[in-house]
Amino acid sequence: MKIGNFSYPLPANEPVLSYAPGTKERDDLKKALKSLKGKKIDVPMYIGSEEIRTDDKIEIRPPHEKKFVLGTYNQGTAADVKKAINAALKAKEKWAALSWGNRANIFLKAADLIATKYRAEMCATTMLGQSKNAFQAEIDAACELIDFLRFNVHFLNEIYSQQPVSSAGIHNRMEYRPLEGFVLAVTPFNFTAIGGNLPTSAAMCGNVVVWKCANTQVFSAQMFMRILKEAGLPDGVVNLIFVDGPVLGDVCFNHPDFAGIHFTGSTGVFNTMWKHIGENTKIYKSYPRIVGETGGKDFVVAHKSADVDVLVTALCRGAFEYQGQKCSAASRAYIPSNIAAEVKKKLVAEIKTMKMGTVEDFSNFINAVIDEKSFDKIEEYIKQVKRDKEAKIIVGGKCDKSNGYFIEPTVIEVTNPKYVTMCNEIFGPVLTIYIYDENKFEETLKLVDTTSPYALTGSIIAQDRNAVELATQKLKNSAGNFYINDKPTGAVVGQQPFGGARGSGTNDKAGSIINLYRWLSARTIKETFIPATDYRYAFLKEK
Ligand SMILES: NC(=O)C1=CN([C@@H]2O[C@H](COP(=O)(O)OP(=O)(O)OC[C@H]3O[C@@H](n4cnc5c(N)ncnc54)[C@H](O)[C@@H]3O)[C@@H](O)[C@H]2O)C=CC1
Ligand SMILES: N[C@@H](CCC(=O)O)C(=O)O
Repeated sequence: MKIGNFSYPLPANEPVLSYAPGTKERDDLKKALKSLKGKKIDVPMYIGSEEIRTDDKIEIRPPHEKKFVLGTYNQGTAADVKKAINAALKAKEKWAALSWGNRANIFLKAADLIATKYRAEMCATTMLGQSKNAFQAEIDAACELIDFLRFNVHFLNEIYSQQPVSSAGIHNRMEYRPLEGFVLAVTPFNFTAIGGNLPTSAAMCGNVVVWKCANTQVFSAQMFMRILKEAGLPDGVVNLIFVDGPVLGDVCFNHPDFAGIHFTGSTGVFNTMWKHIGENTKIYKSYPRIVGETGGKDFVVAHKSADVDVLVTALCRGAFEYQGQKCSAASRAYIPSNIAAEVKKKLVAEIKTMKMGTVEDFSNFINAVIDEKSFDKIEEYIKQVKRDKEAKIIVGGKCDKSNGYFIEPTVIEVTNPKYVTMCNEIFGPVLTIYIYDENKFEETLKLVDTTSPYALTGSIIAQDRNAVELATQKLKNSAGNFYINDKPTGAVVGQQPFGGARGSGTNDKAGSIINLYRWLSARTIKETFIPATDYRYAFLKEK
């Protein structure tokens, strides 16, 4: 029963803790890291009310310390996917009928649990499992995840209050139903917050969800799943499973109750999913919602008026934070000839000061890349540069996987602006720069726009307002998140809604009102108070 219009005002962003020496948060985090390393947990799949363990145990190892075993997780099969769908569908009716106030407060409670009781553990699981330093873990596993939960409650409340007009003698209203069926959330390794947001944004709207996280994000995903349970999420609303991608797709995309996919990951995988779903439209009850945020080849273009220090800092942070494993990472830069020598000198000098190593040593800015497959792929690009004439490495380039998957922050300078590392997403600590004639700014903007199939993020660095204006116009379709005098990473929920078009996805802006509409199916209801009793309109009547 609804007995009031509850209010969920716009929240403030969760403050970012500093982890500076001597702070309590630093102490708590160090303790959590130590304690997690001593535990050796065995992570089950969470299906309905059950914790499922299998004979197929997979070890979880920190990417920066590959000989250390943090624990294991239980790999499932097609039968577990089916079980998860059934558990979701069983929970559906009751969950959809739960009042909005009670639904919303589960997610707000989860946000508060992360902000307080579990902050250190959320960050520590992310640091160890995904090789993030303390700051990168804080802005992801704590702040961004908390923001997603709190802001989405506010946005959904706004949607529910958007109602059609009514005229004399009638009342119109809009019901925002969840989708008919289950939603599949498939999430990437690089952001714990994305792992948390994709299933919960759909669940918040009254949907039931099957969630498959990347196998390299299991360590932090299980932590979030346990927090959701503690916050009161009913069994079966979100079911966390660990299975191979193709096995998952085979069961889910061939199921008549498949209602939508909330995906973040690579463009190739998303394209395969889209094709599979497209071929099956006849078997579904409704057209499934397909939402995907995918790859990027994000640019920084500097104008001849650029402040060199602003540019160098944007490149250092934008390209190398979290080892460049952000879909938003700066990975191609266009530097005007008048400042090129100074930029290169300062960039190389800054990069040489970046320390690389484990996450437990807080003086390390750079940690390891996620796994061996990724390491090998990035190393292959670096080896190719060493063979090619049109590219050279100006700093970095060393790769060493003896203890962990370490790749030095690397800058490649090219003479061909369409060289392979200017076009392909590499997903590692590799930045390619191209020096252009300072008087060919407009031509360079065209180059920026046409070099890659992606359109996720990009920056213009300039002090000249006309240059900013021109870049903003000419690069209108080149990035869904465009930055002026800043790095192209670090979007904050509620402040810079995130997502791109072209090969970068459906641009449904994670953590914004736009995204939530995709998980709702509206029903319009018109009620007429004094209904007509004669089909004849007035114009048919004779005098
Ligand atoms: N645009 C955005 O907001 C973001 C995009 N990304 C993109 O994600 C990629 C890196 O993340 P990864 O985890 O390596 O991506 P990925 O595409 O390899 O994996 C993403 C998820 O899809 C699953 N998967 C893989 N193959 C599958 C299949 N055939 N069927 C069903 N599921 C399958 C994986 O197990 C994982 O859970 C990069 O391309 C990056 O740009 C990452 C974060 C944000
Ligand atoms: N929200 C992130 C990007 C997400 C990602 O890289 O996966 C940022 O702006 O840095």
